[in-house]
Amino acid sequence: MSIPVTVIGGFLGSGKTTLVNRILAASPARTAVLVNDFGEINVDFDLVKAGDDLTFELSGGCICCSMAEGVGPAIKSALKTNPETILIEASGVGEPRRIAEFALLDPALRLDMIVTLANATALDRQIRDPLIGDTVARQFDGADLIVLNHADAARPDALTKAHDILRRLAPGRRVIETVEADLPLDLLTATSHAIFAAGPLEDDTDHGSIYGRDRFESDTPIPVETLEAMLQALPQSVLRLKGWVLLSEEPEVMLLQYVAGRWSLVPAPDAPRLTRLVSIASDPDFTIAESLKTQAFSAS
Ligand SMILES: Nc1nc2c(ncn2[C@@H]2O[C@H](COP(=O)(O)OP(=O)(O)OP(=O)(O)O)[C@@H](O)[C@H]2O)c(=O)[nH]1
Repeated sequence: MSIPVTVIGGFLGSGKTTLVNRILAASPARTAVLVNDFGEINVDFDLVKAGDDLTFELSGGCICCSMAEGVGPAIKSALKTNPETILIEASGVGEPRRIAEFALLDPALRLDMIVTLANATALDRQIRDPLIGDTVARQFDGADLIVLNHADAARPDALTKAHDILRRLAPGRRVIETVEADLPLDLLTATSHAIFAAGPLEDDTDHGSIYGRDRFESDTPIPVETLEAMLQALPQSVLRLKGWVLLSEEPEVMLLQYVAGRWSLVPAPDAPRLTRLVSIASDPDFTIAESLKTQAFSAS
């Protein structure tokens, strides 16, 4: 019997991991999860709440661009664990339909659905951005369901605009507004697939050359004021920053999530006493170390 595969895509920070964890929490099925993070440190591997033996990592690249190398072997490894279903979290700069094609080609698999999330607070800006606009737009190609997430943080006019954009990019497709990707999970089964009506795929893009990726690891504690000053001063080119921060004060280790100008810090008592951060920016010269150093100097 073929194993159903759900592909979850959406731009950086749109809420893919949040949705994966929601599905895992609600579903009794034995679910293997393939996570493709953008950085050398696969933060999502630790944040996805499937057992470690059911989580498969596709780190350091973009699975939409290196299909043959990345996805195939990961799916093979996942199948060895006898899952009842497979969830694939695409990279935030990936095209979910490229991944879904694996499920269409492999007789062991059956495509259940492509779900693409959008960040209602940022979609308009992202689509108009000359560097990332095309990538964001292509993520809706072939999506069976579009989840307009971060609805709590979006102004009413931003929500209206986001719906207009989605109507234009994905006419006729179902769009559901959510907060923290909270949606009725029975929506996650498609009877027909938009991917069959999508146009031809464009040539692979080398996302590595469009985006600047950085990682930062250190065991030197960071004063919370330095961290907050750094976050406040981050340029708009920083699309995503996430990972763990070792602070000088209690609680010592915090999980940092920075998405399009907003951030959260949550105590992470079980994480190692280290700072481990990854970032992705449209400015290839952005570095986390430099950004922290600038704030540390201005504080002293
Ligand atoms: N305010 C608000 N925050 C949200 C919502 N959904 C997710 N978040 C937060 O946004 C951050 C990013 O969410 P993730 O689920 O990690 O997003 P992602 O798409 O997996 O991110 P990448 O894998 O880095 O592309 C986290 O701090 C989430 O808790 C939402 O609807 N509203």
